[in-house]
Amino acid sequence: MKLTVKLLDIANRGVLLHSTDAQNIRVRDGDRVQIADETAGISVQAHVDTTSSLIEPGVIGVYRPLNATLAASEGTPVEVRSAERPLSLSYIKKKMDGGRFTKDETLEIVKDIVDDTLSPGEITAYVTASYINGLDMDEVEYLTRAMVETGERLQFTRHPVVDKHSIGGVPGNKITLLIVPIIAASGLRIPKTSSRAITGAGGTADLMEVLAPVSFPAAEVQKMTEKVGGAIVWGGATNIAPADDKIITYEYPFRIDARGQMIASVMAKKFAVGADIVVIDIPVGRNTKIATPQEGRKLAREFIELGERLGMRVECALSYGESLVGHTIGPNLEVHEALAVLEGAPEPNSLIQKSLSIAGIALEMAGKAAYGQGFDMAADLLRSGKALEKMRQIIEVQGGDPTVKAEDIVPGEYRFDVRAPQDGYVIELNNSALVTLARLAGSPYDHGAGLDIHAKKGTRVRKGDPIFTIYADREWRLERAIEVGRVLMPVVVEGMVLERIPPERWV
Ligand SMILES: O=P(O)(O)OC[C@H]1O[C@H](OP(=O)(O)O)[C@H](O)[C@@H]1O
Ligand SMILES: Nc1ccnc(=O)[nH]1
Repeated sequence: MKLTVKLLDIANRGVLLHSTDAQNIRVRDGDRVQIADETAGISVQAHVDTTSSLIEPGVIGVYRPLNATLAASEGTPVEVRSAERPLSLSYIKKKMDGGRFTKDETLEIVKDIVDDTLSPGEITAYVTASYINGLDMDEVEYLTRAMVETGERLQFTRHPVVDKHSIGGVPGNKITLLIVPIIAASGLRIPKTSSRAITGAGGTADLMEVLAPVSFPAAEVQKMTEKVGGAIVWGGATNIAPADDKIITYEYPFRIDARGQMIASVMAKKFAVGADIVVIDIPVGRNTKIATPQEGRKLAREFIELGERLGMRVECALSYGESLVGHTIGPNLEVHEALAVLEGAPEPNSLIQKSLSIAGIALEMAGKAAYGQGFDMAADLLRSGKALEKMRQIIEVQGGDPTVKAEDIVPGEYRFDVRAPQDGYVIELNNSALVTLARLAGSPYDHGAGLDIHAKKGTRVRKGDPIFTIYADREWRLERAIEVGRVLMPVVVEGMVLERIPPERWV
């Protein structure tokens, strides 16, 4: 059917059809059409939205991103017909029914994710099917390789290239901001690509963005790493494993991280930057991604095996995930805490110990430190100020202000102290509830939003002592977090009444 192009400033790869035209073409919302500009010899596929009022019959509304390929001007006549479903959909259906993906099917799905052939709903179905039915080791390897093949790779001439990654799931995990400068200060190269928050309230990319831009093309990441030894950038902007960030986009609202996708997401980024030596941090604890050490060891074996298949040396560290790392959650609060440690603060112990242990493993694996000496070497690099100096170079090379100090990074202007309802010990600090509150307060989008936890598990508090402070950049967000916080009760003080349940008739 011939229709006339009307360009619409809508940011997805679709078209808008009048419902009568859609009926004639035999498509419905969510179906696909093939659009051909016969004079220009260009033909593209797009998803269909329909309307009975926003557009005239005979007109096709072409969204801007689609027109980057179609290149039609307003009023151009185009031929529109219904298009076949991509094969990927039948592969996804197979996974919904409990089947296995082959190598070719995986590559096809990943290509369709990267070039936006699959709609958000279809990608969500892919993630959900994999989340429920799982991927075996071969499927994870296919996915990792497909993610790398559909993007760019770094190629360093000097080796070893070191990398680290955390599977996430524990709040306040700002260790990358310490580990990368420590490793780079030792003379090794560490081109670190990170995701934004997935299940948490601030991913490393969200944190680093407080200090410097994090969106760079792959070649630039390589150049910056060659210049100063390290970089901390957002994987989603690099075209390194570009499918990864698109998948994460659809995991974020559900706060899930499908196991197969998680392993591939981490390892594709390591493989694509050309890492030889990789340390993976696996936080273990209730309300994290991995509940028990047994599960953690199994996951560690999977990471190590995948590393062997891809030619990378991988070691894993199971870390304590029952309680947040350090005292803060949310971009500015976490960056402040990490910078303060680089500047010489002796606390928080959990942050310093964890960062030095993981940096130490990497230094030993790379042969910079003898076995058992890595921790001390990392501690020297931190205490001597060399790691701070290196962090300043990294900030500068990424375009940030290298003179920035911890005290410059302040939390949001709206705050509320949550106080102990009675004397006692803090016996529960629920990770998941803390993340919910930090997100409600605006984190990670509002950089000033988040939580500062004053009394971690085991701390003795007196009635009225502040247990944690909620910060927000916007007042209504603070109010929402306070309201939900009253119900969620992320912190329990020994002896507290958890819930009052009246008889039905009084409710
Ligand atoms: O939001 P959740 O799922 O907790 O964790 C996601 C975070 O974990 C990883 O951290 P890193 O890059 O190794 O520092 C990711 O890159 C991301 O920043
Ligand atoms: N799924 C993921 C978990 C942690 N980090 C990532 O980059 N990806």
